[in-house]
Amino acid sequence: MPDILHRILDRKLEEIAERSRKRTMDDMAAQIADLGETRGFVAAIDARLYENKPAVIAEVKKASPSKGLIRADFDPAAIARSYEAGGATCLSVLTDADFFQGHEDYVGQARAACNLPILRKDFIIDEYQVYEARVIGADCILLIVSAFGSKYGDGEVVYDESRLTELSLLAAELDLDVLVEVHNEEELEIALGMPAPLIGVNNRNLRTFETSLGTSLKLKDRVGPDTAIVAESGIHTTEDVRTLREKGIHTFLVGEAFMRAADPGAELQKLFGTHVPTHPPKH
Ligand SMILES: O=P(O)(O)OC[C@@H](O)[C@@H](O)c1c[nH]c2ccccc12
Repeated sequence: MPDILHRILDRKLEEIAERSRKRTMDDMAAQIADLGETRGFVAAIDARLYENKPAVIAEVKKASPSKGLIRADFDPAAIARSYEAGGATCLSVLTDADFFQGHEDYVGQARAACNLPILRKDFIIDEYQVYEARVIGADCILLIVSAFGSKYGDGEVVYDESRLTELSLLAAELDLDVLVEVHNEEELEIALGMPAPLIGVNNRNLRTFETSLGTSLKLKDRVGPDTAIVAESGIHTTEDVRTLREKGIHTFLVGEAFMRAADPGAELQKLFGTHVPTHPPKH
C-alpha cells in the first residue's frame, strides 16, 4: 500500500492538471503583474528573533490525515485575528482540500483579517502551484524535500535537487519566500545547498505520522548555533517549548495545539508568552 505522502502527491498531479485546464499559468502571470508587494515572511521572523523573542508561525488547519477533524468551528479570518492578537509572527494556512479540508480562499480570508505574512501550506511540486500561491495572496511557500525523492528497489532515495532549486528560484522571482522542509540528515544537506532557504524540520514523518521532537533536536546539532531552524509539528506544552529553546531553537510552527483551543491566540500566548504575574507589581 502506498504511503500517505505518495497518495497526496498522486492526487496533486491530477489537481494541477484539472486546474490548469480552467486557468493557465499565463493568466496567472498576467494577474501577478498587477499585485502589490508581499509581506516579508522571513524578515518578520528575523525581526522577532533579533528582539530575542520566539517567532511563532501559527497554523490555520481544520483537519489532517493523521488526526481527522481538529476544529469544527473553523473561521480563518477570526482565527487569523486571534493569532495576531496573541503575538504570532506569521501564519501558515493549509490549502490542500482533499486531505486537510483546506481551501485556497482561506489564504485571502486570513490575509484580509490581519497584517501577518502567510505561508501557503500545501504540497508544491510544480510551477503552477507557485504562481497560484502568489495569486491567492501567500507570502511564502513550502517546499517539502521528501516530495522530491524517489525510492529505488534497494531502498535508496534519490532527490530531484534541480527541481527544488528551480521552484525556489521561481518563488524568489515572484517575490515569495520559501520554507524548505526536511525530516532527516540527508534532506537537511540538500536544503543547506539551496539558495538562501528558511529550513524547517518536521518532527512528523509524513509517511508514517510518527512524531518526535527529537528530530528537531538532532538536526539542530548538525547545523550548529549559527543556522536558525524552524521546529515543526508535535509542539504541545510549555515543556516542549522550553526543551527546544534550550537547544537554541527559537522559531516554531504549531497547529493542532492552537486549533483545539477555544481561543487559539490565547493558547499561543500561554505556550510562548512571557509569564504574566498573578499579583500586580507594587509601586
Ligand atoms: O499540528 P502540529 O502537530 O502542530 O503541526 C503543524 C505543522 O507542522 C504540520 O501541519 C505540517 C508540517 N509540515 C507539513 C506539511 C504538509 C502538511 C502539514 C504539515
